[in-house]
Amino acid sequence: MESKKGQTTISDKYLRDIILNFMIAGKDTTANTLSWFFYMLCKNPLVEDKIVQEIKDVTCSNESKLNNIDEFVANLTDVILDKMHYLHATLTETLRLYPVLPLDGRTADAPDVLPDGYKLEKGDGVYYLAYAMGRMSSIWGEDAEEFRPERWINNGIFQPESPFKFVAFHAGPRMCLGKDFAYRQMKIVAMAILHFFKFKLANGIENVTYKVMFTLHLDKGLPLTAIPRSY
Ligand code: HEM
Repeated sequence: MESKKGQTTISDKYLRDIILNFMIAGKDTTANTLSWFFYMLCKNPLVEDKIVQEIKDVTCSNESKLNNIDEFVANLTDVILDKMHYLHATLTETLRLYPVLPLDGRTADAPDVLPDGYKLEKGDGVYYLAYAMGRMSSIWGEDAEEFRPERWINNGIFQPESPFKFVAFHAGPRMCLGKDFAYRQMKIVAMAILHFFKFKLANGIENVTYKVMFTLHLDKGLPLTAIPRSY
């Protein structure tokens, strides 16, 4: 298959690389973030209650829809997703504490000087630790280590931060291209699952931790017990 856009021919290899890029960039990132999100909800049941209430308020769901997950998901329009401010804040708070790319960086293309005067030679690597930055009180205040989605909400509306402060999606011209898509995907999955089930950590599990990899995986996964909701 060869596609044409204007005068440019896009080769099969180019198309393949773009699709692969989206699959690699888009799968583990959202899947791991959702795992940390459900872990945080198990640890913070009041946050879960607030999201479940927001889902009911925003979707105006009634009992007749409760047994039909397909119908529920089919009704999740962009307008509805955009109204889920508290869920958006909770996903963002999850990424602040558990950024799926915990370490990222760049290589200097040419000699340069950083804003603090530090000199770089061509080929020098510059790295930042999103995991550490998300937990620094000098950036987020004294409660930096607390999971508190409310820090992102003002008058019920989600308030974004500068991408140079909230660095989970990187910042600048090469920041994540799939950010909006990722939120949309994670919100749909979270809403569909939370509307029908509540979760608790499986028996014998109290805490989970991460495995040091390129992405922030949960070590040994997240054993959960799912309980159907009854309204
Ligand atoms: C929670 C979800 C996600 C997070 C936290 C995330 C984070 C990031 C980060 C930190 C980068 C910069 C990597 C680097 O160049 O050093 C990046 C790049 C990128 N992301 Fe995401 N990502 C997520 C989901 C997605 C999804 C769902 C897609 C696509 C479907 C996607 C597509 C991309 C692409 C294409 C780039 C490369 C952009 C460029 O180099 O110009 N991401 N992402």
